Amino acid sequence: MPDALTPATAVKAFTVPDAAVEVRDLRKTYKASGKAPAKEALKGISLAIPRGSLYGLLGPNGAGKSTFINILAGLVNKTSGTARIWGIDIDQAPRSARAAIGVVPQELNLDPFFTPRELLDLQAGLYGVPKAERQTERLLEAVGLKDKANAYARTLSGGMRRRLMVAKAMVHAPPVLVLDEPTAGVDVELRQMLWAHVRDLNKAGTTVVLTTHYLEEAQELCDTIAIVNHGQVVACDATENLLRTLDSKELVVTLDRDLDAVPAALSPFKATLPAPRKLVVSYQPSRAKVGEILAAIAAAGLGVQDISTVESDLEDLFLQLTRAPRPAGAAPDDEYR
Ligand SMILES: Nc1ncnc2c1ncn2[C@@H]1O[C@H](COP(=O)(O)OP(=O)(O)OP(=O)(O)O)[C@@H](O)[C@H]1O
Repeated sequence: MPDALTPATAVKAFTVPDAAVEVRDLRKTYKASGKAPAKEALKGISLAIPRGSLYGLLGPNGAGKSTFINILAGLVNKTSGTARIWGIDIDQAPRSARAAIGVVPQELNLDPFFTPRELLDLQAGLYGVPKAERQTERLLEAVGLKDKANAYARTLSGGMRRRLMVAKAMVHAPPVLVLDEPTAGVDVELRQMLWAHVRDLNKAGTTVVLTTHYLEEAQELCDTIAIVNHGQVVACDATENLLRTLDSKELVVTLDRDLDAVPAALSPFKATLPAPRKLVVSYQPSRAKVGEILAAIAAAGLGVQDISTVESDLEDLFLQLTRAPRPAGAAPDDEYR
């Protein structure tokens, strides 16, 4: 069957898959060129990105995230392995697979002399979306650019440009949207706006995959997270499960008097005294109960003035997983952030 590019039919033709994206043993080795040796950027990645999820791809600089995305987008040829987007094999039906995915690249590469309306129309034309099926006005509205529809792209702010890029990636109504570092270099207020927009897209049924260096972003936004390091998946689970695996909490207690040492009654726990009246007890919620710690404090004859707990966050897990020694053969340019 010829792989004709008609996005709507291409996507509708397939029954709805459980996995929006499924890759098996995906490998990519960039060939040596000049003095640069060959680089094995992906070393057998297998992932199933559930349909409807908001999926985070996290990893330090050089981990292989862009390579992974670019293979899905049809911009980089894989060395081996299989990849299916919305159930469509990228080797068997590359154009249909591409029609099922929209990619928002990191760089804001917009033609400065086109208006948002023109850019969206042009993009729809490139994807072969018939005029009657184009959603230009709805998309402009969705990304809050209706009143800028006829302004030159060069006059748009950075945030507006990024939103326009999202609209551009959505012109062919792909069920899967990939955002490469959507909030890199974006201020806090705008980041919140973009997050809200991504959440809305996801609620409306789009499977969203995003790469980010902001762990906070992944933790806030994503229901599932895969952590990639040195071209391999080192962790992949529902965000709350990943956080649970940390199983580490701190109890911060303000005492009613000064101490000069951690009381002996607390010896079964890992306790420190960062200030004379401040006791910090680290514990594993699955093993120790806060009540036991408080009982030990009372047994030491101490009164409690205030109490709070601090939970480990994704940052701890990320550092734990990516700080492992560099595997043999890894290039020294794979720096950690
Ligand atoms: N075209 C290329 N030719 C040779 N090596 C490449 C090429 N593109 C990427 N690499 C190498 O492959 C590895 C993975 O790069 P990739 O860009 O996929 O990582 P990344 O996780 O996206 O990093 P970043 O967070 O910096 O975008 C790196 O060591 C990189 O230097």
